[in-house]
Amino acid sequence: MAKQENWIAPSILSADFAQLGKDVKDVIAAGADVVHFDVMDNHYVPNLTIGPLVCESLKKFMDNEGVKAPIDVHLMVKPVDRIIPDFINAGADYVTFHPEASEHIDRSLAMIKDMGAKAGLVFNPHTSLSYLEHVMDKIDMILIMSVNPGFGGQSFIPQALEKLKACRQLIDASGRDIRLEIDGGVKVENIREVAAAGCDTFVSGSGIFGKANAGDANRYDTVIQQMRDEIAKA
Ligand SMILES: O=C(CO)[C@@H](O)[C@H](O)COP(=O)(O)O
Ligand SMILES: [Fe+2]
Repeated sequence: MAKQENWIAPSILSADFAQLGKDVKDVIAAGADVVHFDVMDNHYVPNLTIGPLVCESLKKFMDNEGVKAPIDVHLMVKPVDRIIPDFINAGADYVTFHPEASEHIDRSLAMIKDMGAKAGLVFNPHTSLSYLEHVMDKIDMILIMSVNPGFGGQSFIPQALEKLKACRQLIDASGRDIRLEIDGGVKVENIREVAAAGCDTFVSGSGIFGKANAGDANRYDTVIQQMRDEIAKA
């Protein structure tokens, strides 16, 4: 299966939560493709962020303002099953979770798919790709963490590149449309090598929101174009 269209996915963890709707509207208007929505529970990861109520509000705001972009919910939550339906009812288009956070991975994937959303697994730097072995036919996305989950603004862990290459091979061999996403420390400076390793969905929080002043849509425009130029060189 050929690599899918490249998607830039700003992580709203680095947005200004006091003006989340505006930041999302600006960053999508500036050329981003998907909203990466990080959910942390102060249990699976040592940080606490936002839940389904915020997802629902954001989705309503986006619909009212004509902002068309999928919401990609990255669940860093354990246990995961209880909260999955709430996010899909709140408008999530993609739901990804960490296999260590589910007692029954196949069941969690089925819950997501049965409710009509796209499903994916997330791999921490230490997590083996062997979790993919019996579920390749059930997933729509693989998310490779290039930092340990829990915080924005961390440095990219280069070993993630080897994992991306291995996943690209698995996806190509499967013949299925599976997105390959990277998350953590992605910036203009390193996005080219990430693309060369086979990635097609690029999460960036501090690399986009941190670089631009919140509310200055032109700066989002600049950094997203620079990222696309680098990806094109891969
Ligand atoms: O899931 C996470 C962190 O756990 C990410 O989505 C980060 O929010 C990405 O932020 P940057 O590393 O790009 O600043
Ligand atoms: Fe994330």
